[in-house]
Amino acid sequence: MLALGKLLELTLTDHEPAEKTQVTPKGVRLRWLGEGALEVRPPEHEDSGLDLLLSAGIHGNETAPIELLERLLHGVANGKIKPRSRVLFLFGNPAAIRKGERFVEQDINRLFNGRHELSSGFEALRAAELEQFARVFFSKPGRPRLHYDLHTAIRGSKIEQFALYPYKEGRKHSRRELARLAAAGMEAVLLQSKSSITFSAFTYEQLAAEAFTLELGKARPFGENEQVNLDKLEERLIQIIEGTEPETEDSLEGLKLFRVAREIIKHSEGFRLHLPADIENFSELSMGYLLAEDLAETRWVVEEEGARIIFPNPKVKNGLRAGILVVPDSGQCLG
Ligand SMILES: O=C(O)CCC(=O)N[C@@H](CCC(=O)O)C(=O)O
Ligand SMILES: [Zn+2]
Repeated sequence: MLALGKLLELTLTDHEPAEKTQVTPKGVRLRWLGEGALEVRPPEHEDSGLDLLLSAGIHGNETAPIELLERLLHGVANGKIKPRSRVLFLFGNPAAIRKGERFVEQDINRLFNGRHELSSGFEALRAAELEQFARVFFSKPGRPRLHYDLHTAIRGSKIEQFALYPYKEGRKHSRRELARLAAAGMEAVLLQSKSSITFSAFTYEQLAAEAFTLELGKARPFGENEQVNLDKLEERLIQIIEGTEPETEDSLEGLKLFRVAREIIKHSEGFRLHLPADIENFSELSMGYLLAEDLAETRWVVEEEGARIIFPNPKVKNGLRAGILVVPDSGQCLG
């Protein structure tokens, strides 16, 4: 196997490879671009025209997706996977991955779309660097752009694997991409209804990629991910990389659709979330339920029929989202 296939090992040991570019016997070019960043380029005559960005480890303790990218990279580097797409592999927050923690100083997934400019510290610098890797990678005109940012969640979930689809004014969510996600094993998609500061929101809003955050199960340390079954996603990603993906029908049969009704924002240290600590994502909340309180008599009361809670977390920094309220969506607005 080509040494650059060991991107995870290089990243975990904070090593810069002596040889930055390597080519497989079949002419696939691997290029190390910087810490945790590797570009894969197929031979020109085999290029399918797709540019695919796969990122994981934006949160350092979310190891199942990191292990998945490592398997894909090994496959490319030992010739078992035969790429026909350009692929950029990114491990998002190497310092946090080395510590096995969600972040070191601050959540990198709240620093995109310009937010890093208002902040300092290495996570802000890393967010700017990740934006730049993505900007350069997605700079070739006329090629479809696809980004999957892979995560696992802090808590258990009534729906194990789901995608979050960013929002941009005037742009429709794609039915075809949703069908592709269903084929990759996603059970639900959550349609965002405003712009955001996450990595997938950046590539969607600013780089015109089809972009998604994928939630793939519960976060666990390296080597303890047997319960996270990524077989369907892995199979689909190999097909996308190799350009052998079967035509997906546009039917969304079996895929649950939700829309973000409201984000719960923590404004102060007085913020109180009235939910059991072990509540699962997608738990239903009844109308009139007092979900949270904050200073100045701010009250978050459930007003939406069929509301469910996702990512409840009262420990976030002030000004950030402490949960998302979602409601079922009919899919009428898909393009
Ligand atoms: O389990 C949790 O509370 C968070 C899991 C996670 O990291 N989710 C992402 C979602 C990103 C998005 O909204 O697209 C995050 O919170 O950054
Ligand atoms: Zn995450």
